[in-house]
Amino acid sequence: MREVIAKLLMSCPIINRSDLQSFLGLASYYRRYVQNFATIARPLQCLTDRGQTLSWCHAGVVVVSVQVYTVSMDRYTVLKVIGEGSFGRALLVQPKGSAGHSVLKEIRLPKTQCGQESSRTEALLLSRMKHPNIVAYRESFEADGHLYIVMEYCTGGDLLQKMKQQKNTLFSVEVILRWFAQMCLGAKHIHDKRVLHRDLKSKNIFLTDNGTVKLGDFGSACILNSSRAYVYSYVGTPYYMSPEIWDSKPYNNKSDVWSLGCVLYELCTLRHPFQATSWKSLILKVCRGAYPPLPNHLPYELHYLIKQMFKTNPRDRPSLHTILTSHRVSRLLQKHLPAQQLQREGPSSWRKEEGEKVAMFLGQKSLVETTSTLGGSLEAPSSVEQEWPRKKWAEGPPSTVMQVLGNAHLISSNSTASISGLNSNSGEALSGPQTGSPRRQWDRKAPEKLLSLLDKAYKSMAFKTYTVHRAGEGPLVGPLSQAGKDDTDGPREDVVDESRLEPRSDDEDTDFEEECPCDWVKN
Ligand SMILES: Nc1ncnc2c1ncn2[C@@H]1O[C@H](COP(=O)(O)OP(=O)(O)OP(=O)(O)O)[C@@H](O)[C@H]1O
Repeated sequence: MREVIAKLLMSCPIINRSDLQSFLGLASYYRRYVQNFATIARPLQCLTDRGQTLSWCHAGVVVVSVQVYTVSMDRYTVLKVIGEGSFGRALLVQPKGSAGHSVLKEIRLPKTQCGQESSRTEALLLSRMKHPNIVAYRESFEADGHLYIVMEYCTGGDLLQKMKQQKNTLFSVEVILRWFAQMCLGAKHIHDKRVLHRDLKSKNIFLTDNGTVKLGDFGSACILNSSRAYVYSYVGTPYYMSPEIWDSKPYNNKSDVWSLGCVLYELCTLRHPFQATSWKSLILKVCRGAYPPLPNHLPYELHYLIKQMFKTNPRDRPSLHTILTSHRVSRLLQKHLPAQQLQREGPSSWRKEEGEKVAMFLGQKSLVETTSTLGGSLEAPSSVEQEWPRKKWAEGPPSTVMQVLGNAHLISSNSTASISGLNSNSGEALSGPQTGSPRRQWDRKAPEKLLSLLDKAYKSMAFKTYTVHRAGEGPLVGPLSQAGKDDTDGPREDVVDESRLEPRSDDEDTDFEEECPCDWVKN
């Protein structure tokens, strides 16, 4: 009989919480036949990868071993509320009987199963990210209709706060490079796991007391092979959104690169790269990649990098892998990485051939790691090309939003750019203007596509993730703006020698990237 029970228990696949509950029910029922059955002290809350091990033994041999974690809020002392987001609250807590502090995110679970699953994704993804430059996951549990995610507390606060504290004193180049290098490492780790963060911004990047930079807030992140994530989801913060998102095109790791470009620009200038007097103007600027130049004192490599990160065609943007290993800025970045991370990421004396070798090595290693550490839907396919063929981007500037904007009288601004209009009956975009043709009369109907995009953005403004402050008809200003002081439309007078930014073709990065297994596109 014991053998039968042991076999029965062993054959139970434990995939999720309800499987575990069935398993435990079964095990409890047959417990008299099984030795050393450890009873569960508290109601089962959640399974995690750290926790109490329950073992079922037979003839002194462990037959079945499962890890069960039983946690609840009473394991923590709440010290204070750090902030409130759209999801719920972030609390500073102290685990009882321990000296350290943690952040506990309390997320209201939606009523629908689908909504709940999507809330749980944040915990799941964070738990899979183990990297010095990503906020460390501790555990998660559910109680009273809430999901609780416990994570590392970053005592230095977020980068946005840090930038505000600077007043008008710019960060030194050293600091910018040190922080940015770490951001790239963290984001590259995320991409290697085939996950997109989708809400990289200075408010979601944290500092520890020893100056380590950590990416956090995976509330908008998605797994690349989740089919629904790409077609209809427009997430992020408008100031950091890439042209392809505004242009309703599929987006990928390069959209995160754009957002990181915005953060880098902010670090360099303490200003947002794209500011405008209206939605229309903001989107046009983003879609044209038009930003005020960086201050002259910054190294040429940073000018060049920003220019590349703000390429409107994602194909032309370097991947994080490229930025870290074979871009012109790589050597500077590597010089500013902490010693132990430098060892992990590659040699400090950079040469193109070495960069390529390192890139290949890192790429292969990433795939191995991904395959071996992740299970289920996070598992990477053995061949990237086979599973997700590279999507070809059309040449030229993004069109959809530009076309629709031509009709965007409702979202008026003093910008005169009009590229195309809408078919008054169908609402579909027409082809672009003919050269020399008289000024077109645009349909006065609202541009449905854009307005539906903006409608989402407006709704999302209720969410803190969409941090666009739009006071009446005033300019669109972000959290770094100072009332009345920002030049929202025109470039500043700082001029950098533009010719220096074009000495070599971008193909160098792009070609290199073709070989890189972490560059992928998904519809
Ligand atoms: N791990 C952390 N360490 C230190 N502070 C944190 C940490 N996580 C969040 N915070 C702080 O807690 C506050 C709430 O953050 P959270 O990301 O939970 O919501 P939010 O970003 O304000 O809102 P939303 O997610 O809706 O955009 C913010 O001020 C943030 O700086």
